[in-house]
Amino acid sequence: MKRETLDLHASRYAVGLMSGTSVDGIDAALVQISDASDEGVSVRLIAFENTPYPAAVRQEIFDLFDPTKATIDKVGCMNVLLGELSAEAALAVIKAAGLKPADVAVVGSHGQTIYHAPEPEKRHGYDIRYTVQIGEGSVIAARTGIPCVTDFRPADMAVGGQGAPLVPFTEYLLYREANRTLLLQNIGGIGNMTVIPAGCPPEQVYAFDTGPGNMIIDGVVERLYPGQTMDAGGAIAGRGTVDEELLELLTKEPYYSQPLPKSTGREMFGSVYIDRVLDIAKRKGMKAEDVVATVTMLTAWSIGDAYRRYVRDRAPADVLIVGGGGSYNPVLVGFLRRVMEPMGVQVMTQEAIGHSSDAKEAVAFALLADYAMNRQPNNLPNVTGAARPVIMGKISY
Ligand SMILES: Nc1ncnc2c1ncn2[C@@H]1O[C@H](COP(=O)(O)OP(=O)(O)OP(=O)(O)O)[C@@H](O)[C@H]1O
Ligand SMILES: CC(=O)N[C@H]1[C@@H]2OC[C@@H](O2)[C@@H](O)[C@@H]1O[C@H](C)C(=O)O
Repeated sequence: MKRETLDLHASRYAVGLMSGTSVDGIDAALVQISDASDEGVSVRLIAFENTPYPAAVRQEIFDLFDPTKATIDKVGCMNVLLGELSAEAALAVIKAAGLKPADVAVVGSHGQTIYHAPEPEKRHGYDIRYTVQIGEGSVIAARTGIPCVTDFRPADMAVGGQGAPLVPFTEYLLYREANRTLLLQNIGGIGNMTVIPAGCPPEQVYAFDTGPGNMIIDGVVERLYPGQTMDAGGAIAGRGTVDEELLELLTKEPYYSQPLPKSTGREMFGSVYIDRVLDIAKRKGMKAEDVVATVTMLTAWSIGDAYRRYVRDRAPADVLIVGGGGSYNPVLVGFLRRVMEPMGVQVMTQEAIGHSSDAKEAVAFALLADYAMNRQPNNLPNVTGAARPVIMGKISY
C-alpha cells in the first residue's frame, strides 16, 4: 500500500459521499488528504453534512430493493436522480467548508446499493457475482466540474472478491495502533466488524459483516409505530424486555455461522425477514416494545457471537469502537457492553476517540477515490476474498 507516485506531504481536498443500507440520506465529507512519509496517509475532516432523502424518494429507493419492482426504466431513472442529489450534497459540503469546487481534486461516491449478490451463481458455465450501486458519476462530475469516482465494488468482485466490506482498507490506514488490537464495529443498516491486530501489516486485517445492524430494529419500528423510522435514542427498547425465547429462535439464522469471508444485506434481513419476526411475535402475543428490545439485543448478540466465533482465538481484542448510526442508540450500546465486556473487550464510540461516527464511511470513499485517481490498489484481498489487489472505482472526468 506504499504510495509511490505522490510528493511526500503533498495535500489535496477530496469529497466522499455515502448512501448506506438504511437509506436515510446522503452523507458528505470534505477531507484534506496528506501523504505521510511512511506507508499511507493522514486525513483531516474539514466538513460533514447529511442531506436526508425526501420521503417519496426514500420510498422509491426501497421499491427498487424488490427485484420484481425494480424495472430497468425505474433503475435508470433513479440512477440519474441520485446523481443529481449526490452532486447537490457534494456542492453543499464544499460550501460548508468555505471552499470552491475548483479547490477539490476528486469526489468519491459510493452510491446506493440496490442489490448485492456476492456468492457465485453458475450462469452458462460462468461464475457470476454481481452488485448494483446507483447514483450516476457522470452527472456528479458534470454538475460539480470535479472528477468523480463511483462503482467501487465490481472491480473486487471481478477477481473473486465479495465486493465488501471496503472500508477496512481505510480503517487500517487511519486507525491502526502498535499496542492495541482494535475491533471497529460499524452499526449502520448492516453491522460490520474490522479486526486490526496490534502492529499488524495490512495482510493481517480482516473484516466481515456481523449481520443486521439497525435494519431489523428500523423495520420493526416502522411497522409497529407508524410514522417512526427508527428507535430514536433507544427510547422504545428501553421500555421493553428482551424475550429470550424469540431471541434464541432468531440466533439460529444460518448467516451467523457461515464461514468467512462473508457479507450480507437487505436481501437477507429486509422486509421478508421483518414479516417473519412480526408473525412470530404476534402469535406469542408480545408487546411492541418487547419486540423492539429483543431485536436490539439480537444485534448486540450477533456482534458478540461473531467475536467469539471468528476473532477471539485469533486476535484477542482490547477494545471495540462502535460507529455508524447505532452508536446513537444507548440501549444498543449498553447491550453491546453487556455482551463484550465479560470477554475482556472494552466498548467505546468513535466520538470517544475523537472521530465522527457519522462521517466515517463518507471519509473512506474520499480516500478510496484518491487512491483510484493515483492508480493505486485500494482493496484488501484478505478481507473481501479477492484473488489479488485491484484498483476499484470508475472515473467520470
Ligand atoms: N439518534 C439515534 N437513535 C437511535 N438510532 C439511531 C439514531 N441515529 C441513527 N440511528 C440508527 O442508525 C441508522 C443509520 O445508520 P447509518 O447512517 O450508519 O447507516 P448506513 O450508513 O445507512 O448503513 P450501512 O453502514 O449499513 O450502509 C438509522 O436508520 C437508525 O436506525
Ligand atoms: C454491498 C454493500 O453496500 N454493503 C455495505 C453494507 O453496509 C454495511 C456493510 O453492508 C458493508 O459490507 C457495506 O458497506 C461499507 C461501506 C463497506 O463496504 O465497508
